[in-house]
Amino acid sequence: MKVHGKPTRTLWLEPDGQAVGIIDQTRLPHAFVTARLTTLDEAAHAIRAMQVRGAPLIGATAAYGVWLALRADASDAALARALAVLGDTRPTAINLHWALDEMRRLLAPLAVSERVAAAQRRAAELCDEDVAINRALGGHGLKLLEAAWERKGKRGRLEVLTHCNAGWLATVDWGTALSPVYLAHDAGLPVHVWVDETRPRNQGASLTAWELGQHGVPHTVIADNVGGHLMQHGRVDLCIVGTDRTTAHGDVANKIGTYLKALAARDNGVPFYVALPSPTIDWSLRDGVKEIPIEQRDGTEVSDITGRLSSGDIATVRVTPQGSPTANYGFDVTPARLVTALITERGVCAASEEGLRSLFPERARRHA
Ligand SMILES: CSC[C@H]1O[C@H](OP(=O)(O)O)[C@H](O)[C@@H]1O
Repeated sequence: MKVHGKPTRTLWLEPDGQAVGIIDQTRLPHAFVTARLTTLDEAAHAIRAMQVRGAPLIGATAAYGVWLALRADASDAALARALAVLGDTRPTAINLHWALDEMRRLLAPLAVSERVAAAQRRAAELCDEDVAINRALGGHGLKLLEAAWERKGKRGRLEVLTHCNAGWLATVDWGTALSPVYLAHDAGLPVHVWVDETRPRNQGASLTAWELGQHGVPHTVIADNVGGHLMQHGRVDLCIVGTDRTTAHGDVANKIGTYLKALAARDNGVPFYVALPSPTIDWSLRDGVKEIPIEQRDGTEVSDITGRLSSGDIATVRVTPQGSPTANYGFDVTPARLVTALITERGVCAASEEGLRSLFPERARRHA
């Protein structure tokens, strides 16, 4: 998408070919800062510290992280270490593990001398594939937004609620949940987005709000607990969220709080859509609540909050009593029964084994 009018991706191969450039998302929205990753450990840190985050972007960064590792040492042992270090960064987003499997399958059989060039090429391909998937997904999601606008009699605004950040900052470009929103806005549909702040990391308040603002999309940042009230009062026409891992039966792991939003949507008859690029489908799992690993992050993300002082300085302050324990679950699982439909790059389907098989028969067969 564009930043200050300039087309920009969330990560790129630096012109000197010696590093991977990223947007440091921990600095947004108060500063737009880029960083250069030159080693395996810098790539792993960027994922773990959430300088880059979002399932597709994590996968892309990991793929380039393998390249960075092999540049230093392309041996079997170095490849194995790179896959282990990167695979250990974050547990929930399946794209990380899918991308690393892709790199392992490609690189392990190659001669050591061929691995560095092959790794860089495949990482670049994965980035371009992500962009194409998200743009296609956006086109299918746009039809749902247009249908909702028709159902509303084209009066007022199309009110969309989203949770966390599944915009272009969560991917290489376009985003998943926000891809249809950008296309709708650009097509002149008067869309407005209710942006869940998304405690505790505030990806909505700091990232979704920033990127929607950059694109000129009307939006309002709300506390996470406001969504149900808005739905009760007819202020939400549909919800659309991203996912970090969706099972073969359509159970959806996403940022903590998504499940509660889906419950409120069901109780109020509000359609609840999940934008699902196919690399985020975990075909090996059936029961998401039981089987999807849920990341638990450092408690200081709950006890502390970072923002900008009136002086313009950035500061971190404590919001909980010293000594009060915290729990910081990063994700939850929305059962398929609460999902109205899945929006993929191949079309829209029911959140079910049959629905996913209808769009991805070759993938379903491979994992039958
Ligand atoms: C399109 S994936 C976006 C997904 O990733 C976010 O998690 P995190 O910011 O912790 O990487 C969140 O679950 C978003 O829905």
